[in-house]
Amino acid sequence: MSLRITVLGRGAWGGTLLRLWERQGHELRSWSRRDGGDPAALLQDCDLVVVAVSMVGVTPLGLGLRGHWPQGLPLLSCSKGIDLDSLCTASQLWRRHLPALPLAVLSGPNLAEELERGLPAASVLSSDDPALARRLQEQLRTPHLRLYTNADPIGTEAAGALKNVIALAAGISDGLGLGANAKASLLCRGLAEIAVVLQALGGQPTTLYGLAGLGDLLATANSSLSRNYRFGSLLAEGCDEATALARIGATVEGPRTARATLALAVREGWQLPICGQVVRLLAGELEARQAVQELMQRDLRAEAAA
Ligand SMILES: NC(=O)C1=CN([C@@H]2O[C@H](COP(=O)(O)OP(=O)(O)OC[C@H]3O[C@@H](n4cnc5c(N)ncnc54)[C@H](OP(=O)(O)O)[C@@H]3O)[C@@H](O)[C@H]2O)C=CC1
Ligand SMILES: O=C(CO)COP(=O)(O)O
Repeated sequence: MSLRITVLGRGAWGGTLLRLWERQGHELRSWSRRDGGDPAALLQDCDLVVVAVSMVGVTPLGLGLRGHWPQGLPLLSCSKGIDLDSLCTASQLWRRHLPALPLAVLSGPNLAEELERGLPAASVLSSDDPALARRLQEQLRTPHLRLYTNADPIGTEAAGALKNVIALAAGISDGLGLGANAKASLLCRGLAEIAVVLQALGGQPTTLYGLAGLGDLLATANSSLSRNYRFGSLLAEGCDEATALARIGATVEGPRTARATLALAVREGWQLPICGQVVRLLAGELEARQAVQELMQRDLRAEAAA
């Protein structure tokens, strides 16, 4: 069945999804900030709104759409991160602006450039409403994008947000030439930190080892197509945050998510050593090699602890 889909945010990810679903015979309309104009005008006569703006764009968009949302129109949120002002995920922000919204989240190992080239990938459609997740799974799958469902949007978002911080750290590790042992250790300990956040926010442990968790971590931490990974390699070369961001010239969610997660960790009493070192490195408090050395010299502990 052909859907009338409105995509809000036509960056790398929104643009790729738009072309993917257009090729499937769906009817697509889109808005991006650079277009100007009023995105609320695109909410009428449509079956689904897909939001693919970066995290900083969610609140302004939510404020603009409040009061204009047609009852029952579902929103599919594709933004990955934790907002630095509110310390919320994208779906938590959408719920604040539009409380009665039918809401789903799309997340998984989905580097836009690979999908653009027609390479196969899988992803998770997550919603508290299982019927909505199943319906979108059926309607939005493509021959190259296989969709699974889960009923854990907060866990799915926590995993998708935190993998960017660990992928950034993986870029630092590879940039410093620390080798395969260090990288594997970093990813395992990073996964333990993602687990702390995911479980504290009420997510399910199975999500951690699924596509949105381990799956996206592996893709992002091992590919130079990832902006977060490349950002980390630039930090390892000695670039500061502003220079690295300017060199990449596109959204890099890891730095703001690292700061937001650390703020949550301080508030909630979580131990997140890798995330903490990333934030200190971003603040220019230490150099990359020193950050690694300090992680290696932490007090010894059981593997089950973060
Ligand atoms: N690229 C990828 O492979 C994937 C990305 N994602 C996630 O999707 C989100 C978008 O990433 P991506 O498309 O790659 O990034 P891009 O940098 O390519 O595009 C960012 C998008 O966000 C919009 N935007 C930024 N700030 C605002 C704002 N204040 N108000 C409204 N819109 C804003 C931009 O609008 P404009 O350019 O018109 O100004 C643009 O549409 C991120 O959260 C990312 O983690 C998820 C899966 C895969
Ligand atoms: O989320 C992504 C792939 O799943 C995109 O990662 P980057 O934002 O690091 O490019």
